[in-house]
Amino acid sequence: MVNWSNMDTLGAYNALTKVAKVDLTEVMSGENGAKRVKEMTVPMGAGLSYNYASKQVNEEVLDCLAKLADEAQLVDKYEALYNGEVVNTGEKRLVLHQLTRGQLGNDVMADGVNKREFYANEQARIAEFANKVHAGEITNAAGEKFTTVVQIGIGGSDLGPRAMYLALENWAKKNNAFKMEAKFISNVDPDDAAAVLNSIDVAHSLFVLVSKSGTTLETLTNESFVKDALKKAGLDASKHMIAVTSQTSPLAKSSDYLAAFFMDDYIGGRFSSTSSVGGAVLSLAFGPEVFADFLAGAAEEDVLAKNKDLLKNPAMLDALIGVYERNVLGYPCTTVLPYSQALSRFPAHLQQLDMESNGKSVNRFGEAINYKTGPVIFGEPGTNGQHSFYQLLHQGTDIVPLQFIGFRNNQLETDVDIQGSTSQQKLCANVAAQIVAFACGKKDDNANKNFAGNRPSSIIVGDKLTPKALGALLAHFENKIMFQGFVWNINSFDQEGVQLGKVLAKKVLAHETEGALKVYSDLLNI
Ligand SMILES: O=P(O)(O)OC[C@H]1O[C@](O)(CO)[C@@H](O)[C@@H]1O
Repeated sequence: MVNWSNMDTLGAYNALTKVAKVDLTEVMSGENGAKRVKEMTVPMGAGLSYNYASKQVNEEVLDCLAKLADEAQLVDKYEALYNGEVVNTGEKRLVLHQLTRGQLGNDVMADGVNKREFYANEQARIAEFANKVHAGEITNAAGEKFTTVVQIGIGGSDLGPRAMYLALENWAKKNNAFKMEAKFISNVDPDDAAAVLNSIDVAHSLFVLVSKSGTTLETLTNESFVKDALKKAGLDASKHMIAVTSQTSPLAKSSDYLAAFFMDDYIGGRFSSTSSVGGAVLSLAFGPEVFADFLAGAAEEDVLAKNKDLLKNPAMLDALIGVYERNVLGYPCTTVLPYSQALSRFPAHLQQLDMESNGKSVNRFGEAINYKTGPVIFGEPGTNGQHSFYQLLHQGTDIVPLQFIGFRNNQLETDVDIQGSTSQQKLCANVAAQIVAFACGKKDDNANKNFAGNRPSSIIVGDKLTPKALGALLAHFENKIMFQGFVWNINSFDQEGVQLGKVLAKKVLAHETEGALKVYSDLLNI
């Protein structure tokens, strides 16, 4: 049995608060710095590695973190989760997204079925459907092949799948795996749907309506928007649309769709990229084999997360260093900086994944807690970010821990040598330079040009962003966020904080407003 206790009741946490702070300007300079970079690295799944040399940790801090991992029973809690304990206490649900990519423990039975079998079966159904679309066995009414897939969804039904699609688009083109172009409609802003519809040939487009609940206002509105466009083009919408939803949603039994694929209430929207939610669009765009490789990478990372040895469990290590930074060092944000254009929407996905999961002020039993929880997450690909917000990161008054991601090789393998180095080398040179600049700083008599340093970072490094590497990268962050929620004793798997705004928006649309809400409504001409 695991013991769910608040972090501030744990002896190891209290010991951690008393450890002397590590000065990166000292430990990262000279030979010692070189030794740290060589040694402070942990293998991840799919050939990636997590290097934490430039974090403010030493043996003493790591020792406290290992004790905290044990005392907070982090791996035992993970085990309870994947074996089917009701870890989502707020909604009284199991949390099973890891089972979409592998069997980690016991068979989990729920709703009268074996859940791993259910997820694998949906994946197989999607694979069969995608293969038929690619082979021209499922076509539009004129018997012509579909060339474009358009996902309609928002939040977890958009951000993860969109980020994953963009991450693999160029890789697929280079590796003969590109089957269909994918587009995404998410915002209820009519210009979003209109712009996508204007950019495609609707007669050859297959729309994937994705909503776990089947009730999300934006998604249902965009579905109507698309159906209207199909009708105006003289097309039968039901021959151009498939649904991905839960079996209990209003969409599940509708005859409006060519086919329906399922996930369930045990997979949070933001954790659904490896379920049918990501499976449909990614299998249609790149083929089921690519999606299977992506799942295999995630599964490798899930297995690593079972390791009780902190230095062999990269997600748990990353999580605990993050807790140390948030609760002991007092840093309010974390920035995600992929030096890979393919990961352009990955930070946006992590914003939801992390902040919707760990932006909580009560523990898993609904009691107020006395410590900080999830940090603010933001990010942009490098080197673009360097020319945008890095000024604040280098010299601002807040210290913002940085999560770099870098690959030795680019995806398309097209590159040029200019002034003695390729573009890829320039990209990678910038990551290395930034890590050291942030950690070590540079003294200057002119205060305006002085860099205090001591800005901690870690880097996830790989050879190339492949489907497998992407799966491992995604699962690393999912598992990190899960472990942090365990340490903070919060429920990372509900999102009550998104409800109030939705309720008030409905009142505005029904003209049931008063006071400030009424005046804002008038201001916006509703
Ligand atoms: O897939 P659905 O049910 O349409 O939900 C979309 C998104 O809305 C949210 O519930 C937040 O409003 C997210 O958690 C979810 O990813």
